[in-house]
Amino acid sequence: MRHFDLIVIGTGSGNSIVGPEFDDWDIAILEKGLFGGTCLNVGCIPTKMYVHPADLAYGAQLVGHLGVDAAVSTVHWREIRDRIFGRIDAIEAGGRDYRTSERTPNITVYTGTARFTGATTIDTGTGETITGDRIVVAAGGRPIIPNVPGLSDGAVPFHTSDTIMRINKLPTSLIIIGGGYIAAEFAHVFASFGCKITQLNRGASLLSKHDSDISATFTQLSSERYTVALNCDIQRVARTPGGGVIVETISPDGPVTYEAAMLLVATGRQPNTDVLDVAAAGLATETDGRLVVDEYQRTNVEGIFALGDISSEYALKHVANHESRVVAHNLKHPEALIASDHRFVPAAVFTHPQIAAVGMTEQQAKAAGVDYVVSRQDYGGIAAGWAREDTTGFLKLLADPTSGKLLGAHIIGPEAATVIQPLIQAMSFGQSARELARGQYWIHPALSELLENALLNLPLHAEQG
Ligand SMILES: Cc1cc2nc3c(=O)[nH]c(=O)nc-3n(C[C@H](O)[C@H](O)[C@H](O)COP(=O)(O)OP(=O)(O)OC[C@H]3O[C@@H](n4cnc5c(N)ncnc54)[C@H](O)[C@@H]3O)c2cc1C
Ligand SMILES: NC(=O)c1ccc[n+]([C@@H]2O[C@H](COP(=O)([O-])OP(=O)(O)OC[C@H]3O[C@@H](n4cnc5c(N)ncnc54)[C@H](O)[C@@H]3O)[C@@H](O)[C@H]2O)c1
Repeated sequence: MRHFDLIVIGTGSGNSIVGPEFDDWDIAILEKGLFGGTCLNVGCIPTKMYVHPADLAYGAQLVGHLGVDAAVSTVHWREIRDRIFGRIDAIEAGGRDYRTSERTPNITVYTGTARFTGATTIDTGTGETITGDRIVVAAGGRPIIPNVPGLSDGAVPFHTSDTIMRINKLPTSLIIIGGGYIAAEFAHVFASFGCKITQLNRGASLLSKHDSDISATFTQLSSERYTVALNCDIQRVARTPGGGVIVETISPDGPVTYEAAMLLVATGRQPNTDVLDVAAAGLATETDGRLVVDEYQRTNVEGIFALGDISSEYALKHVANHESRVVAHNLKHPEALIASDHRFVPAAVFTHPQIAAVGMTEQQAKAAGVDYVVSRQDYGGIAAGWAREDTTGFLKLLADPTSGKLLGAHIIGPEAATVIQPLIQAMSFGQSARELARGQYWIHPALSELLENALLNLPLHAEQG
């Protein structure tokens, strides 16, 4: 049985652990699918490469009120798809080639579905079992398929985020089940490209984990743009004779059936711990199946670390990358461990309007009994918002009224994911609202004035005001 200094399972953020400082370690990298993992191949990057042309196409439909008549005549789906995956597939192949080539002679790649057979032994899925002094579990997650007749039994063809970006032809209509990030982003892409969208969500609002004001605004705007069914219980999915799909639901008003040419299931993701048989290694899991880790990314089993979606409560690439840097350091410096920093984890939803958030929502602040004040600045109240005639976007800030430190920031509107960054920085470095607002210039008349105004409008206690 071959023995390694280090085994890494998964080539998403796990792959970036192995830099030149590990050149003198004998390392096995185990990957069952595409090199580079979810973000590169089926996640962040291709979705955002679709979102950009979608933003342009939808934007063209929205400029009439600015005095410009514009129209999108044709969306060349195949050309967009092939441009996106022409780039991504080459990066995937390059990454695999690098790890299997003579340029990384200390690395052995096993292409198979790995599973633990003991605390230090792994069946690589290639017919070979290996052992390691240290193991990093970075095997991510996969889409959850609800236990609904027609879906879970495989009777009806449907897509998940893993497959829908590679389809050959833009469907005329699409039912999306789910109300989270993936549903929001694909609804925007396909609606912008002219596809009739029906979104079916179990809960009472879309993006319900966001601040309730953001979630309510987004739910309202989406409902004006395409069909959104809320409090919707999916009963059964079936094929239509024409090759489409019907979804039978129970709504608060009774049974409703929806029909479309294609179906996308976007009802959350689950960690891959079951496939890996982590119990065989004695690894502890949370109730949702994620691996339990401490602040140093160590599992309960000596020598086994975990990172990213398989262990993190934040299924976000910037978190997985941060944790992989922590694991890389801790593997090399067991005498001087560093901890992951999860204090202020931001996230953005690249939909329309764009949404970005960091820190506490108002509902979380209330539940935690935290003393807070709120300020809200509409895009429509700053010059850059006048230029856009924006009527729906806003920033909502939560701050500690005594210290002036920011507790949370929530934006819905143009370029939210970029506009929010100074607030993330202020929270991370402990700057107060006052310091941030008045310790620097704000370019006039840029979208960042949204922040300046909201910061100055916080009803802080006198000494902070
Ligand atoms: C559609 C979509 C859009 C997203 N957009 C964003 C975004 O805009 N911004 C953002 O921050 N995050 C986004 N995310 C989330 C982000 O992609 C993930 O948080 C991130 O990729 C997780 O990285 P990871 O290294 O933990 O896991 P992954 O990248 O999933 O890597 C895990 C790897 O392990 C392999 N593997 C699994 N099981 C085994 C096994 N048994 N044996 C061998 N190999 C195995 C898998 O094949 C995979 O390659 C998106 C996710 C999706 C699905
Ligand atoms: N821009 C980004 O950063 C980005 C983009 C995409 C995905 N992601 C990550 O991937 C994760 C997974 O995304 P997701 O959208 O699949 O999950 P999610 O947890 O964000 O949302 C799942 C949604 O599906 C709904 N749902 C669950 N079961 C249902 C059912 N049976 N019928 C109807 N609705 C049902 C839930 O109410 C919820 O609205 C996200 O939490 C996020 O961390 C991030």
